[in-house]
Amino acid sequence: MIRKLRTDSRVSSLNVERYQEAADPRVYSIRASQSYRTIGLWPDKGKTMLLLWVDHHDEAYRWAKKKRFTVNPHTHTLHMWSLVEEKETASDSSHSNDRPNYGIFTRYTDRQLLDIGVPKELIPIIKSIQTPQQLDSRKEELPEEALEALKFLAEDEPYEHVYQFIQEWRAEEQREEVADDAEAFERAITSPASGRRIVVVTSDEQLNEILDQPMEKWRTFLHPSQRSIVEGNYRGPVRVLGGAGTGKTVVAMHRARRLVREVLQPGERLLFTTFNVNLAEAIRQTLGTMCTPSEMGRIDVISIDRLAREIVDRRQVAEIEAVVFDKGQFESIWEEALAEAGWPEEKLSFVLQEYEQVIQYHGVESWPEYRDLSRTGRGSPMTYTDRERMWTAVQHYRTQVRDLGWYEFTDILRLARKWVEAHPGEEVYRSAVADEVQDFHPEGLKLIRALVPKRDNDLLLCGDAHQRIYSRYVTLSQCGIDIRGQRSKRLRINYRTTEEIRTEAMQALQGHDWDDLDGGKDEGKDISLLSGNPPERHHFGTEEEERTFLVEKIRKLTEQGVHTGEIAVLVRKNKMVETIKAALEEAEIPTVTMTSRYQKADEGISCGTMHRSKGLEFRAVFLAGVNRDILPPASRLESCSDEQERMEVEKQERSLLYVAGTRARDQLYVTSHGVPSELWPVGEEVPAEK
Ligand SMILES: Nc1ncnc2c1ncn2[C@@H]1O[C@H](COP(=O)(O)OP(=O)(O)OP(=O)(O)O)[C@@H](O)[C@H]1O
Repeated sequence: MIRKLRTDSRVSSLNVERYQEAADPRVYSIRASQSYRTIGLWPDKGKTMLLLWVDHHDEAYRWAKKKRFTVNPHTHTLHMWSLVEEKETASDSSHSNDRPNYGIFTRYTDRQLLDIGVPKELIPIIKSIQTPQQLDSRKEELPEEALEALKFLAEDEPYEHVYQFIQEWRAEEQREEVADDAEAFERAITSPASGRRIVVVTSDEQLNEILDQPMEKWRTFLHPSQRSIVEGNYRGPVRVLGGAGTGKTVVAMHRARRLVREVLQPGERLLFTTFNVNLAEAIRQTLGTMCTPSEMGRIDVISIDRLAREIVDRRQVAEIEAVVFDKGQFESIWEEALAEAGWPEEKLSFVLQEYEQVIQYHGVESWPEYRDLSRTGRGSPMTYTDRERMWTAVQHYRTQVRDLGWYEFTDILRLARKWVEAHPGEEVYRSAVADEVQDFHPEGLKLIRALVPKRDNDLLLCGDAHQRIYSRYVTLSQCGIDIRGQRSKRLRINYRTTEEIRTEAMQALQGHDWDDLDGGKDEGKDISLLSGNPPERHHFGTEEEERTFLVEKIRKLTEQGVHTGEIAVLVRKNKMVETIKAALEEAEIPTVTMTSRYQKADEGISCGTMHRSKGLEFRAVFLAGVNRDILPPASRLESCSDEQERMEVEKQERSLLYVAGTRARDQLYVTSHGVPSELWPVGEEVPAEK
């Protein structure tokens, strides 16, 4: 149909005709098949027809009838909205008070509302809205741009911030006067901001390329705030912050493709790195659908630890017998080290923390470095003698593990980084894109910096401190990554999770500050335009009752048509994964364990730890075992040496719940037994069905 239309819109089989009953006289109907109609918008004298909707005959006409299309003179974008009666909102008696009709947007002037994209005709309705819920009930009637801005205002975001957010990506748009409706329309649909939902097809090749793409690509039109990051040219590193589901990975992938297409010179390569192996694999697969094989051939998609290991092996930097994941394996060596330093065994937890969070964090390799290092921010102060003892212990430990050929990942990152620094030009990328940066070790970031020489469009780093689930604070500037002014970006629209889930997951984070990965604060708020059911909270007396509920609920979901591959059960501890899997399998519900090699499959309930859920998404998510002694784990709290450490543990566990909860697209269930954890907001408890 599109091809025919592009050739000749008068072809009789298409039956292109004005839809007389439409509120907008420029609305046309086009015959897509016997029973399907396409709705198009075509201004008089216009060169371009905009195809808007395809549906069954009657539904298509119903959809089109009340729709209005205007070019907002202030934002220069094409807006689609519906004019509906004012009465429903204005007369909502449940919110009547002494000041009838005092709405949440009354304090803004008409001009301010126009400037954020509200159509003139809708201003009275907007001003009569009294609650965020009423705004939600109007969302189908508003242009998306205006809805986003109003949702931020409804969250008490200052007007200037909201305006600024819109303005940032609007700056490049044309603002000259236009001759007529057709010209205004033509400009609006080709304006960068319209690119979030309109593709202007100008050649058959382009059309073929679009039609060849998988369906999910049709759903991802970059938001202008995302697109401006993808297409921007920067004189140095760019940092992209954004809460869960705001499209950081999407932006990172589009940026990688654009750099390969437009910035890399022949022979140059791009590094795309992320936190772990399964995330890297998922990104490689998606990028593979976006890029040609030859473009993919120029991108190395690899987790940061694996990258370091490959460099160390390829360059024969060290003989590695084993990489040690479980710090418990080192415990006996540390006990000997403590004895060597003349410290009692009770000091073990402190020494381990000091090693991890001070010595390894700062890459300390000699006594003078350690002696002179500032420990600001670490809870317990240390005397000079304590430092000497600590260093004695460290030396013992390091000698022992080196003799065995054992390395921690941090050591491997450092070895790789030092080799790259010592051999300039031998391991080089033109650019690097990194995702999940909040959990990178500083040594990983220094390695990236060492691999990519400083120049324009060199680094793009995406991350979110709210989602930091390993105790690694990063300050990009301390890793040689210098972010300035316009090169710091924040995404604010959540595309994954409903507003109900997002809000509740955010409550799990309350009471803590969140950093911007560079020593400052991240105070940005997000919104979601999606709405749905609130998360359900179910509490049980015993673990068995909780499991029975999970099995029954999952069975019901699958009976309602939710594919098993779209459901995940996430827990805090590995042990619980096994018991839940066993219960599901006993009920003949297929499962998949989320191991380090896990990739989302079509079949099988994904069962795994909350840590493994990083970066993933599912239609329905169960957070199980959200009990007081599990979140935070009693053992973690007990091993803390001071109050500050306890606070840090709690903060991390809250982040873990935030990460796990925001994996849910449509529905989230939070279950517990015994005593429920206080970290997840109480919400409304739903009694278990008998
Ligand atoms: N402009 C867009 N239009 C439609 N969908 C989008 C858009 N941007 C992102 N998405 C979708 O939103 C979801 C979340 O995106 P993505 O994984 O990139 O977010 P994220 O910020 O990396 O999330 P997290 O930090 O939680 O891992 C994905 O399903 C993605 O396809």
